[in-house]
Amino acid sequence: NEEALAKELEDIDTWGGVDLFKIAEISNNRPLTSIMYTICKKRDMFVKFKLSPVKFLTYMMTLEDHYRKVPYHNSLHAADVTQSVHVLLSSAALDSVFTDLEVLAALVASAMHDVDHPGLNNQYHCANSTELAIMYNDECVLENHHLAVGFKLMQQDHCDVFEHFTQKQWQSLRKMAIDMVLATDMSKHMQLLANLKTMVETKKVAASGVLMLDNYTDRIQVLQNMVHCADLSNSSKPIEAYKQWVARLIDEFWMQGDVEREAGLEISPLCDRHNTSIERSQVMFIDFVVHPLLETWADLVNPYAQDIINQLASNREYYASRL
Ligand SMILES: CC(=O)CCCOc1nc(Oc2ccc3c(c2)CO[B-]3(O)O)c(Cl)cc1C#N
Ligand SMILES: [Mg+2]
Ligand SMILES: [Zn+2]
Repeated sequence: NEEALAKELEDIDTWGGVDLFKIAEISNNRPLTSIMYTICKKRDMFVKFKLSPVKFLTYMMTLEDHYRKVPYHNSLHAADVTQSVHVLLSSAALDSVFTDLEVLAALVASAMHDVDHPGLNNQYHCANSTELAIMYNDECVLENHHLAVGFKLMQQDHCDVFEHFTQKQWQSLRKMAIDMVLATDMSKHMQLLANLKTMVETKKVAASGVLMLDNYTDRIQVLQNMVHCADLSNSSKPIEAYKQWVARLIDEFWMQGDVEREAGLEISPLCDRHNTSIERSQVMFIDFVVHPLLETWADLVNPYAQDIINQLASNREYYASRL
C-alpha cells in the first residue's frame, strides 16, 4: 500500500487536501511520520541540512510513539498542524521570506507541539497542582512539557537528526521552535492576535508583493501566529474532516470533565457532557477566537487565504443552522 499512501499524499500542498484519517489507516497509524517525511523530502531538507533519512525517520517514529492515544491530541492532530503549516508557509505573500532554517524550525515545532499531551488541559493541571504544574510553575505547563519531551528524544544518538548542525544553527532552530510551541498556549492568544493586527496595520510589502520582515521579533511573531492558526484550523477545513475533529475534541474534553466530576472538582468550560451544546461551543469558538485570528492572518497574506475564510464561514453556518 505504498502506492495508496503516495496517492493520498498527492495533494499535500493544498489546504484540506489530504485525508489524514485515511493516511492514518494506510500508514499503519504513522500519519505524523508520513506527513513530516513527505514535506521535508519535498522541501529538500535532507540535502539542504545533510539530514540522515534513517535518523530522521527514527526520530519521527519515536516522537510519534510519544503522542498518547487520547481522542484528539494524538499524533493525527500533530500531522494535521504540520501539513497546515506547510501550506501556510507556501502563501505567495511569504515567498522566499523565511530561510530554510526558519521553515525547518516551524515544521519541527508543529510536529512536536503537543507530544505526550495527557488529554487534560492546563487549567486542570494548575487547578490541581499536578506534577507537571509544579514542574513548570503553572506557566505554559503543557507547552513546556511538549518541548521538553520533543527535544529530549533528539538527544538519543539514533535520533540525533541535527548532528551536522553548527552550534549557531542548532541554537537558532531550538530558540525558534521553543518560541513557536510556547505560543500555542491559548492564554497567549489575545497577545498574539494583537501583535498580528499591529503587523498588518504597519506591514511593509516589497514591490513583488512579499512581506518584508527585518527583525527577529517580527519574523518569530509571524511564525508563531502561523503555527497558532494551524493549531486552530480544524473549523476552516472541509466539513467532513471538521466534524471528525469536533467529535474527537468533545470526546477528550468530556473525558476531562468526567475526571473532574469524579474528583468533586469544578468542571472546566466545554467539559461537562451533561451541559455542553456542541453547536453553540463551535459557533462561539469560531466567532470569538478562530475567525478574528484567520481573518487577520488573511489580511497579512492577502489575498492568499480567501478560500480558508470562505470554508470557515460555511462551516460556521453548518453549526449555526443546527443551534
Ligand atoms: C474542533 C476544533 O476547532 C478544535 C480546535 C481547538 O478547539 C478548542 N481549543 C481550545 O484551546 C486549545 C487550542 C489548541 C490547543 C489546545 C487547547 C491544547 O493543545 B493545542 O495546542 O492543540 C479551546 Cl479553549 C476551545 C476549543 C473549542 N471548541
Ligand atoms: Mg498544545
Ligand atoms: Zn495542538
